[in-house]
Amino acid sequence: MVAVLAQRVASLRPRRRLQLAGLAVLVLALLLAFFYIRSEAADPEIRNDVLLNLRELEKLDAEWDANILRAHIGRAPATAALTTQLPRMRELTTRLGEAVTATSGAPVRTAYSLLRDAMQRKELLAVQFGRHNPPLREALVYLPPAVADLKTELGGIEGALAPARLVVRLDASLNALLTEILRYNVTPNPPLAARIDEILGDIAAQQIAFSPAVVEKMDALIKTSRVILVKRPLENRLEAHIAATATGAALDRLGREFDRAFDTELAVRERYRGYLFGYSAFLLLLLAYAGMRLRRSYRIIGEVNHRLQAANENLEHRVAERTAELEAQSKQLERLAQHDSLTGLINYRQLTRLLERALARANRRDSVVVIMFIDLDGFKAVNDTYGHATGDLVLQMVARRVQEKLRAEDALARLGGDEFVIMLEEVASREGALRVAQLALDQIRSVTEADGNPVTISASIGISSARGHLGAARGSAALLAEADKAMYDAKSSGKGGFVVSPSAQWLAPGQGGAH
Ligand SMILES: Nc1nc2c(ncn2[C@@H]2O[C@H](COP(=O)(O)OP(=O)(O)OP(=O)(O)O)[C@@H](O)[C@H]2O)c(=O)[nH]1
Repeated sequence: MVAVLAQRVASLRPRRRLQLAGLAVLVLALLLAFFYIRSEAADPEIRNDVLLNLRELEKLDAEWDANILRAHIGRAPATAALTTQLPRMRELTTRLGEAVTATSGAPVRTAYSLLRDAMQRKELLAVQFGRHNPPLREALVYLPPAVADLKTELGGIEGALAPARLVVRLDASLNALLTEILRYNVTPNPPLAARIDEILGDIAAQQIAFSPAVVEKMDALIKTSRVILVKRPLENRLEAHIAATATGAALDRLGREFDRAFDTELAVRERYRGYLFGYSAFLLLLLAYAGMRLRRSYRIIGEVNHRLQAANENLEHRVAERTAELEAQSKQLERLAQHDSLTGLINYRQLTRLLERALARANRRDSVVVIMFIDLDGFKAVNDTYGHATGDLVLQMVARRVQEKLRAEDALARLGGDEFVIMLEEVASREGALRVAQLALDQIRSVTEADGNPVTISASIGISSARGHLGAARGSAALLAEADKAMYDAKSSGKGGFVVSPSAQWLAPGQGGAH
């Protein structure tokens, strides 16, 4: 799988491969950031805040309950005490709501909404409770002394204003009312309410027998008793409903769910810390692998470079060698092209080249160029008698001996076989040229022994010459042909001598220099 992937990647274009590598690095970095963020330690401050808020809310709720209870038993300093905790409780509930949004988990949200509903219900009920409680409290506070007061007044009027029978009856009714009202206040129930209602009816029926002042007090008593009759069960019901809102239980539940959510969050972060650790190890391995690959690549590149450098140096060396070889070969070829291989003298080609230049110079200087065509006499016999090698040796000796007698600027060429040519420049006179011809002849004749064998050779020499502009205009080929012809003339007139071509040109006597 990995190998197939690597092969695919390797087959991509370099630009595409670079893009892919960038994308891979981005994904790896994003994954690292994700694990890092998810593994970050949960802020303990949030947990502390939530717990402190919950504790304060519990405390305020308990105080609220205590205030309601105090109001119920008539010890509340004022009904305002029933709502003093509310602003702070609302604030704490809102803060808990914010903590809920920061904490994940449906159970926490459910517990929070239950608490909020309970709080709202309780608040509403507490307001209603606060409305009904004061009249009830006043009635309960008012009734016993009012009964006692009326009874005292009845004692004073006994036998005077009303018949004693009626006074006794009202007194008994008042006693019964107080007893039943006190019982009703503790346990309000319909039979007791019916009984009180009956007593009140009885008291009302007796009013006609008493003075208006007493009737007024009786009315007040009846009214107060009816307030108690109505408000007492109402307040009890409200109180029961307040208790049923169970804000304490809702707070407990929310506290538990918060704890659980925080613990779960901690466990999740702990798990991600593990992932982060593993992933970091994986990244390190990846990095080490990449480093290794890079090092290997560098090593290979270094080796390839080294080899290329060595190959380059070797190539340069070989090229230099080959160039030197070629130069040497070229020089050799040039030399071969210009020289005769047996004697080392220049050949016909080179001779004509030198002759052209010499004629050009003669043209400029109005000087004389002389050509002497030499053909050995009796050379064939040497070959035939002693063999080709001896003949070669004789040719070499002739070349060397004639060359010895010439100036550096003179030229001696071998045209092939036993034919030689001497070229002289700046020849002052015909006599000078003939002296050179004679010298050459002597030198050739001086070869009398080769390879221990006696030889007898001579030469026939044809001489031609060209002077200045006119001579140069005749050209090298004509000059050579004239000399050749003169040489044949020399041969035909008996060999061993020289003949000057009739077309030879010379300087006028007195114009001459060197030869
Ligand atoms: N050893 C040797 N012999 C050569 C060479 N080139 C030509 N020859 C021989 O030289 C001889 C030249 O012949 P000829 O010029 O007729 O000989 P010759 O005896 O001088 O006769 P004439 O010129 O008529 O006086 C021939 O036998 C050729 O084979 C060479 O390079 N080396």
